[in-house]
Amino acid sequence: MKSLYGKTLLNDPVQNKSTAFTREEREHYGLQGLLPYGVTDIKKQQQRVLANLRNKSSNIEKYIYLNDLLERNQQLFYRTLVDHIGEIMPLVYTPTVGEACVKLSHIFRKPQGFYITPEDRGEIISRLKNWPETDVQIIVVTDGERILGLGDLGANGMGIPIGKISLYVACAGIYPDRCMPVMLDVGTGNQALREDPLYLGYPYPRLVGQDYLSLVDEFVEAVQHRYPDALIQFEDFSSRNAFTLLDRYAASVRCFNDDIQGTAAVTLAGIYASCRITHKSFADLKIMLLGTGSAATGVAELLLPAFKAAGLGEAEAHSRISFVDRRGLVTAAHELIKPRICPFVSEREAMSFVDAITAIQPDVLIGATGTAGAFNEAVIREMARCQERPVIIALSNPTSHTECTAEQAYRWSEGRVIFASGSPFAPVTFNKRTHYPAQGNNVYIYPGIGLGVMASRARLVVERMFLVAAEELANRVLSGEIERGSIYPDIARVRDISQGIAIKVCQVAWQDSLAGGNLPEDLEANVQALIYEPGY
Ligand SMILES: NC(=O)C1=CN([C@@H]2O[C@H](COP(=O)(O)OP(=O)(O)OC[C@H]3O[C@@H](n4cnc5c(N)ncnc54)[C@H](OP(=O)(O)O)[C@@H]3O)[C@@H](O)[C@H]2O)C=CC1
Ligand SMILES: CC(=O)C(=O)O
Ligand SMILES: [Mg+2]
Repeated sequence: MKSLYGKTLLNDPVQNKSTAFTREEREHYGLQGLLPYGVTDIKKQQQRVLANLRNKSSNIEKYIYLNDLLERNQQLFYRTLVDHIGEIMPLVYTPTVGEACVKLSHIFRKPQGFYITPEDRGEIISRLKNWPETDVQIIVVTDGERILGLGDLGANGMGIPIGKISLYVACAGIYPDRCMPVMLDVGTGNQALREDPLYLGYPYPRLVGQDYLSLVDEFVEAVQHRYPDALIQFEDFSSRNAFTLLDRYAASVRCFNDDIQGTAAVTLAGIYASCRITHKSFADLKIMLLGTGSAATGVAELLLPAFKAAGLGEAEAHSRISFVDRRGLVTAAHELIKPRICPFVSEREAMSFVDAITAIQPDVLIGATGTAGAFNEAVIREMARCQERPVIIALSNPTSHTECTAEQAYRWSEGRVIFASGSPFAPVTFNKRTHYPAQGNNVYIYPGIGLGVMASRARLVVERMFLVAAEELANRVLSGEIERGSIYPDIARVRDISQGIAIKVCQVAWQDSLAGGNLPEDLEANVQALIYEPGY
């Protein structure tokens, strides 16, 4: 690391320790006079951060404060995030990051991440050289078209890769300088944004078709040239582009789509864990999905190999999965069924969502719609009539777009539901009993996948990595958590869990001949050696 002195050192977020510089360091680095007398350690600095944070009157103020801290003192930011992940994750990630994205051009302070626009066409390789880091291993890229359940937020969607990267660091221990958030700012279909005088993105309609694909191709090629070890994580693309890009690159480029594959794995893990509460066999389950977009389709496509591994044949596995869209149960009577949904079309007659629950009696109901209220009282009551312990996973983010609230799910099921949601809900007391909703979010999966790919230098990211990640996550739910009805582990243990997932990913990479060389026998030590522990 470059030796910095005086004000330059204090202004460098990576090396700055602020009041934690010792007397000797203050003398050595020319800091005397530039800091108050008191020398405090990182624990005391954290106390100050937490007190200031808790004093802020709104979540968006807290987001801005934390972002400023990241830009001022990276070690302190990450130490505080790691030590208080349960409290701080909702402020740097869903739900607050949703509000931050909506307002990003208005609350903009300091540029973060890397922006590419159509004006960079033909020059992306040379533009990437402007990024100061030479050993980037993880790239999270979005084009801002489907930001959580909030729709097209254009370049304001940069908040998502930034949030995802901070959780790569906190939840898997990847070194911050190895991570890069990227915005492919190809315009926006959001006219209100384009007309907002403070909007900072490329203020034109979105690139589409070949113009769009060729720009993404150029980006992917440029990454492989400049950062040959990097894993590309596609995030919050519209469903159409998400699948097109995954189909285009997955067989030849080290990449995955978090909304399709990461979400599928976290959902499968929750379903596995729910069997420990209901005492049902996974192979016997019937699963219903509301929504036919990236997340729901990804879940169905990962359930298939999971069912097959549990002993079901192809046709039987398909028959356990049903889709519901705005028109009701997806049957052959529907017009314009998306190609990936076709294999799951029900042979039953057309019927409404609630009637489909009555007819099929699903054990598990999953929502991936981005639509608040999609699980209404009739839906939840019917699930609770059909099942003693219905499992309901309302994946949609942020909280304002979740299919139902935790309180609604417990109330309408008379406290019998096993509930998880994409954004966190506080415990709910109903009929004098406290229920503990879990958070079903791909944050339990993608950091471990990225760490495992890094540790194994896997050439490709394959389906089996998500299957083993789901199994590992499900196995990490403690019996005490199962007893209180939680299907995901306490987020405080996510760092350890990500390392467990990474080891399993290394094993798959090795078994499938994808590893970039020989892997040491001690995979745990191999993964451990990569871990960043924030501090001075
Ligand atoms: N918890 C987690 O880890 C994750 C959560 N998510 C969340 O899941 C949600 C969906 O994401 P994604 O699949 O990528 O988005 P998509 O836009 O790809 O899909 C949304 C789907 O929901 C359908 N839909 C919307 N409203 C309704 C409704 N009232 N009834 C039936 N179907 C409806 C849409 O149908 P139509 O085409 O007709 O509009 C579309 O098929 C988002 O809110 C996102 O934040 C996503 C990834 C991870
Ligand atoms: C969590 C996530 O990736 C999403 O809501 O899109
Ligand atoms: Mg996402």
